[in-house]
Amino acid sequence: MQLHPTPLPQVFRVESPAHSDMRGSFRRSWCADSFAAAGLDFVLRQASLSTNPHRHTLRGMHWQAAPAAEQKLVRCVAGAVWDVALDLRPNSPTFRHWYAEDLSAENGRALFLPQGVAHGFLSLTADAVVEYLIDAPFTPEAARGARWNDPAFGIDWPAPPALISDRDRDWPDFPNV
Ligand SMILES: Cc1cn([C@H]2C[C@H](O)[C@@H](COP(=O)(O)OP(=O)(O)O[C@H]3O[C@H](C)C(=O)[C@H](O)[C@H]3O)O2)c(=O)[nH]c1=O
Repeated sequence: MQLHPTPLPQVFRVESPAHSDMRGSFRRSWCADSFAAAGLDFVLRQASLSTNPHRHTLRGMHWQAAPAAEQKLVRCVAGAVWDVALDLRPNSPTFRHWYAEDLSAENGRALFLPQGVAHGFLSLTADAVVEYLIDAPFTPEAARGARWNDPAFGIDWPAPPALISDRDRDWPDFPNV
């Protein structure tokens, strides 16, 4: 696996080549050695799948508050999503900046998000499935969110959501600190 820096410190685009033959393909989806070589301390605690039957489903922007903060490796294992990392680390030089990548089953690309970086995605196809590898147990009371169209961030989504939860639609404006 190759970890490539992005404009957001410690957010990495993760590429893993597919080995294809007439049967199909084989592609690494996790490699402790690659992450250790990049200086990342990432110990898997939970893995989850998010299924999204409808195109233009939007989930996010979500993060877990300390001490339940998460690092997560996100990949699309069916269909395609427009995946967004949003830097909410107050001391980061890119505080409130966002970065997006097209993740798809076809390109096998993943995004690594450190603690303090919110995550969200817009599905670009029907039946998009997103896989999460996360280094913390799920703590419901630590769940936090910000609105996808909050002017504090100016996330340039490829399309508005056709489907979004009430909770995600109604997150308050991000504090103007
Ligand atoms: C996140 C999570 C949820 N759940 C349960 C709680 C609810 O009963 C149900 C759906 O949860 P929620 O509506 O929070 O799911 P999403 O809106 O897809 O949330 C996720 O989507 C954004 C984009 C993320 O990056 C996070 O991983 C996560 O916040 O699954 C669990 O049991 N474990 C979990 O780790």
